[in-house]
Amino acid sequence: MDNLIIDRLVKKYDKHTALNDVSLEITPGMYGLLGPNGAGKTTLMRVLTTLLPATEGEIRLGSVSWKQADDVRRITGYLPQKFALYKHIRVEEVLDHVAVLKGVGDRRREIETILEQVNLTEHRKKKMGQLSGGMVRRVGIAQALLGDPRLVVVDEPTAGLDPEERIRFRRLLRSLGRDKIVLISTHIVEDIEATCDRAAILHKGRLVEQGSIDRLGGLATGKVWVLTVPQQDFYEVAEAYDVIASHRLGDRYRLRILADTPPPGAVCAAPTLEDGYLYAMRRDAS
Ligand SMILES: Nc1ncnc2c1ncn2[C@@H]1O[C@H](COP(=O)(O)OP(=O)(O)OP(=O)(O)O)[C@@H](O)[C@H]1O
Repeated sequence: MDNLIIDRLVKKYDKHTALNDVSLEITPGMYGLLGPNGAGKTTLMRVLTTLLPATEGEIRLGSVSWKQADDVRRITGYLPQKFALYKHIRVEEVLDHVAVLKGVGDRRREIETILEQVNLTEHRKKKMGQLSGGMVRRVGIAQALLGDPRLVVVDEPTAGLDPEERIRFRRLLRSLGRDKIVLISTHIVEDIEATCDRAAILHKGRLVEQGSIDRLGGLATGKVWVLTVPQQDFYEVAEAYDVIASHRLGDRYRLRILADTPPPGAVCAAPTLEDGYLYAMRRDAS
């Protein structure tokens, strides 16, 4: 299986540079794209799905070049951030419609297989307006999978889902990456941690870091501290240090702190992906 090669990609909107010299090699499997609002994630996804042309740079997947948009569309599936459809259309009609647009050969068989895969077979006759948020996202994934794409692009996969739906949708995403490149863009670190093997971090249009989830978490090794303080000391500590999480334990707070040197009384903690992400963002901003 080929890697997706993104080579010195630049995307400008008039004078604003939304993607600035981004180079990435993305291996098959689940790949995360992390970054705060405005980092350029949606822009990158739109360029990858040919909705926007690149200003400079090249993208290739095997013999397919992004200079030939028609070829790219044949091998890509996309679940946009706002996947809204007519409320009166049935699930199977939505899929049939997309299958026609994608030129799928045996539509009936492929739709059946995909409905099974996303666990919607029993809801196939329901109208879109009758579905929960999680089910709508599953229809979104189903339509992205039609035509057996080599690259599937998913923007903000769990936005608007309740916690249970989120967990179920993550499990579904996890099952997709066996024979495809599945690119997931989000600012929710847990989505990436739960679904991806590797990830890249974007900030202000630039690539800040990339690598395995372990490597990205490891960026914060020796920089994460846990400190338990009485309630009344909370604000003082929060002013002096970069507190990235806090949990209340009775009348005390357990604080997670990002710092190069240990705060007095703090214990060093093993970093998570979120710690590595925050560390990389702070480092990039300074
Ligand atoms: N059509 C446009 N015209 C001008 N500037 C734009 C346009 N679309 C996006 N931008 C700008 O480009 C930058 C990147 O936006 P983009 O939507 O790609 O970021 P993002 O990481 O997806 O953020 P979000 O999670 O908020 O969607 C932002 O500064 C944004 O304001």
